[in-house]
Amino acid sequence: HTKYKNKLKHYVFLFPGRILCHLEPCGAAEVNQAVEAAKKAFINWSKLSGMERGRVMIEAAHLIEGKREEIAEMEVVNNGKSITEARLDVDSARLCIEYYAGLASTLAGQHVQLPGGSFAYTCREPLGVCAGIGAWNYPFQIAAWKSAPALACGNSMVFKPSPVTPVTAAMLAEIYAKAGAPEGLFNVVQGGQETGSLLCQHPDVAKVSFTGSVPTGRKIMEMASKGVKPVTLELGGKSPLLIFKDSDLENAVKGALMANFLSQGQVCSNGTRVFVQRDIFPEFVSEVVKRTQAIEIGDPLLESTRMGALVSRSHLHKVLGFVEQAKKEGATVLCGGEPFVPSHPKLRGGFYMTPCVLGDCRDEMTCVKEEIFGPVMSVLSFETEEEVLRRANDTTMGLAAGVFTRDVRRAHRVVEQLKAGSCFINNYNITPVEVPFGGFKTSGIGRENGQVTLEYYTQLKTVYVEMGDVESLF
Ligand SMILES: NC(=O)c1ccc[n+]([C@@H]2O[C@H](COP(=O)([O-])OP(=O)(O)OC[C@H]3O[C@@H](n4cnc5c(N)ncnc54)[C@H](O)[C@@H]3O)[C@@H](O)[C@H]2O)c1
Ligand SMILES: C[N+](C)(C)CCCC=O
Repeated sequence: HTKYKNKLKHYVFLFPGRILCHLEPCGAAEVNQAVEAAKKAFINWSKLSGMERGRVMIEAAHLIEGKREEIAEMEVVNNGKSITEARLDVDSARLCIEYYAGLASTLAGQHVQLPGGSFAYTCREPLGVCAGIGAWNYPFQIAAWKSAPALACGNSMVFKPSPVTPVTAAMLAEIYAKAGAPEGLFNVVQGGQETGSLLCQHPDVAKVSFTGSVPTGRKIMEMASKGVKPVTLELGGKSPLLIFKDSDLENAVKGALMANFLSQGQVCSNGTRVFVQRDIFPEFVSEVVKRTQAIEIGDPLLESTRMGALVSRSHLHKVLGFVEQAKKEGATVLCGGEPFVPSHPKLRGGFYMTPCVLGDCRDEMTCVKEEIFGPVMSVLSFETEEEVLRRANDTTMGLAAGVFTRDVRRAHRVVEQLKAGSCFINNYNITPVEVPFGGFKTSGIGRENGQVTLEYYTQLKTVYVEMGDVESLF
């Protein structure tokens, strides 16, 4: 704690209910300083070959591997999630850096033959200083998912983590520096919305990649539009999971739990509207409730713990408020939805709750319409494929969607009609770094991960080459 206290100064955050460190929000002077450092680093970094940039990134990935446990433990303290999940987040961050290290040398353009021996070629050039702004649910992973493609393409980055979870992005900065990245290539500024706004509006920031809520995403886009800057927006969701009667029930139940309870339910892509075909509804619900009640809650640093603490007191109250609202609107709490006080005295101030399954839900209820961002699953029954597709798509958001069925033709037919950017067949919340991730509708613009993201961190230059004489009309 002392180490980070000295480094990061005065911003306050809590775990479990205690102050961990104080950090000072960065103002205009610090943001300018970070952007200036990134501008300097960009000059040489952008001139390196992809292979050379890839080498530094591979070294960063090795360092992450060596510090896996240290980073994961710090992420637990930072965020409250279980150590088991934090390790997987660190692995995803490392794999992402490794993956883009490999892709760095594949950046290439096209050669276009034209009449008279003339030709044109295209090349992908980096954008410059990119700003990354992160949410608090996957702090280390988000910093890696943004920085890896940005750096691979020859950009530099100023990253602002959420003020609620400021620590592990700073660890990533230390790792890049140790791996041989030039000074200022990846900078971390601390603070909340004011610091974020300063970054978005900075004239020397060429692009903003944002992960967070839909309302903040709108503001980010508005600010970026003033400078005509491209944005990547990874926003919220209220995703549907469709379970047909011919599903493998065991897998469908496991899928529903994976779709709702990772990271204490604080996952953008969560499939929180679980539509179950009427014939298997009672059996499915009884199994889901039984397994939800068996989820071990408590000290997130223990190996046996499967659910840690929510991120803050105010967020816990917000999530419990959604459960209360659901009850008022006629939903039945089938399990959970209560504050949870672990037996160990050191955890008493933590922000724990029991994971919740809501029954008797209707499509118009708040719990079915709004993103709760906590461990609350709403189960709904349906009769026909046509009906469930209409209801599943009846949302302004479109981040993810899932379908469980043994009928391969139904699976593809259904997915084809789902209005969501990231779809899963017979699983849920699986996000390999090789695969693009992102949303339709208000859930966002652009993608993270996969080859396509190279396009979001570069701009295309076209060069026409005349091999004859100029034929002037004048
Ligand atoms: N699609 C995805 O990949 C993805 C991933 C994780 C989280 N999320 C979404 O994030 C939300 C939860 O995260 P959150 O509460 O941290 O979101 P948030 O929108 O409140 O904040 C996100 C980040 O934006 C910063 N910010 C806030 N106002 C700003 C402003 N006016 N200008 C610039 N920066 C500003 C915050 O300090 C924070 O760093 C959920 O809606 C969740 O679905 C989406
Ligand atoms: C790795 N998960 C669990 C799919 C999370 C992706 C990032 C969204 O919050």
